[in-house]
This record gives sequence, C-alpha cells and structure tokens, in this order.
Amino acid sequence: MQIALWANKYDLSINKGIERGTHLNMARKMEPNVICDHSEAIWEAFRSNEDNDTIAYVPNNAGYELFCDLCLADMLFTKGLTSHVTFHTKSIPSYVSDVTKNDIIWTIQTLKNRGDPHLRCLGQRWDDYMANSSWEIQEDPFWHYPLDYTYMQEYAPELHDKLATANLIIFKGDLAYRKLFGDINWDTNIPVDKGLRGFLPAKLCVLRTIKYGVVCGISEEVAAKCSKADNNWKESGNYGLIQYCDTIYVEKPQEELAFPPDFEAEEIEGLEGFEAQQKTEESPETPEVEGAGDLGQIEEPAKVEVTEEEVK
Ligand SMILES: O=P(O)(O)OC[C@@]1(O)O[C@H](CO)[C@@H](O)[C@@H]1O
Repeated sequence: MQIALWANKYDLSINKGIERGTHLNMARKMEPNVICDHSEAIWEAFRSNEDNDTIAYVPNNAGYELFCDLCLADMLFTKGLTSHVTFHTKSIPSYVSDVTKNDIIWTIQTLKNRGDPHLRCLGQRWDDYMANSSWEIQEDPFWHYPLDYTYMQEYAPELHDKLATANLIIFKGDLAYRKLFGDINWDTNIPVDKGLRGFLPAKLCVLRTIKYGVVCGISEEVAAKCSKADNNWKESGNYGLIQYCDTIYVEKPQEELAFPPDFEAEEIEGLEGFEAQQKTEESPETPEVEGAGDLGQIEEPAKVEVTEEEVK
C-alpha cells in the first residue's frame, strides 16, 4: 500500500528530473511521513469479508502511479484477498494525466510487449485477468463533474450502486481526497467519517500524498509537528495518508454548506455533447519516450517525529 501511496507523488506537476530505480527506496524513506495509517483496519477489512470480496479501485494518474496501482491490485488478487477488481475511470481526464480506460489498456499492452521478462509477464497476466473478466474497467463521466462525491447518489445513481457492491473501495490521490471531503477547509482533527458527510457506498480507503490544504483525521499534535517540520507540509506531497472508513456518519450537513452547486441536472447532461465530441477526435499514438518509466528526482523530505500510537 505504501508503494502505491508514494507513487501518487508522480503527477506531472512535481515530476522533474530523471533518476532510475529509486521508488522502493523512496517509499521506505518516506514511511515516517505517513502521518495517518489505518493499514491494519484495511487489512482487517480484506480478511474479515465473508461473501463479497470485490474491490473497486479508483486510480488517479496514468504512468508510474497507475503501474503501482495495477501492482497493488495484482497483489490483492494473487494473494486471494479479492476475486474481482473493477477499475473506475473518468470518461475524460480532469487533469491532463488522469487515468482513462485507454491508459489502462495501453499500459497493459505496452508491458506485454516489453523486452524485460518480468514486465512482459505482468502485462500478460493482467491482460488475462481483463480477458476472463476477473478485472474490468468502468468509465463514468461523474468522476470529472464539478461535484464532490456526496452528489454521486443523486447525479450518478448507477455508479453509486456499482460501488456499493464492493467490499472495499480504494481511492487514490489528492483530487479524489478533495472530492471525498468536499474541498472544505476542515480542522485537521475532524474525524474521517464526519468529513465524508454521509458518502460511504461501501467501506473505503484512501491512499493520498498531501498536495492541498484539505486534511481530515489528523490530531492537532500531529498537525503541529508537521507544520514545525515543514511549513509547506500541506502542499509539498511529502506527507502521506492511508485512511479507512466503514462507519456512516448519519447527520447530513450538506444543506449548511456555503457553496452548493448552482446548476440543474439538465445542465450536467449537457456535458454529454462535449464528451461525444472528445470521443470522435482520434488520440495521437503515444510515442516511445526515451527513459519512460524512469522516476522523478527525489528530494530529501523533511522528517516528522510522529509516534506509532499517533498515526493509528
Ligand atoms: O490528484 P493528484 O494527481 O494527486 O494531484 C495533482 C493535483 O494538481 O490535482 C489536484 C486538482 O487540481 C490538486 O489538488 C493536486 O495538486
């Protein structure tokens, strides 16, 4: 999970420089910077499931982050912790590197044709999982609507119902975090279930490096330690969260929010014309890039002294 978490550093905005083979080392180095770690509860959710072991995976950036997400899904699948994975993708990217269905297909096909036998083997295995429907990809335009996820049930009920069939939903990345927690400037110590404001189609977890000010589930003490270690801790991408929720917070404060979206369902449906237009445009073939797969230069992060008890 930590490997998939720290792969979230590699969005196009902070990936600079080229350095080979450093992701595992980086994930090890960054371990103390996971300032909220609900991994045990997540593993327990995998272990305790009785009749439903489907996982819904909501990936974030294409490229190296997606590769790590596929590796995590592969590990859960091959270890028997799930027998089915649905990858939920945006129909069109909100941010240039957001994963689409084509990115997953392209990644798998590219791996299948690599010279490296390990990568080829992964590509072949994932292609087989797709072919026998153990893995599937489901696109939905809701993911790129300007709506936080509390609006899913109303504006994308089928997507909500599909997520509700999962034992666990894995959300990746900063943007998903903002949409989960409504882009609200919460006090960091607001409990995760409260921040979700009733959005809980199934048990969920989020793997996110913090790149923006929305943070929940962190005690005041831990937040103070982070600020002391790094003034820029909410934007640097050097602090990580592995958070879990399986309890519905009943009170719905949605009406009290200052900025409810100011448009009707028909206007959202109007987006369909735009999507149709996008689909008719041929996407250019992706060129073979020198050094593709290399990782970004890793800056030494400021370490935060947080005790094991504090991150749980
Ligand atoms: O979502 P990701 O890839 O982890 O984060 C990339 C990012 O640019 O996208 C978000 C929305 O613009 C920002 O909060 C964030 O900095």
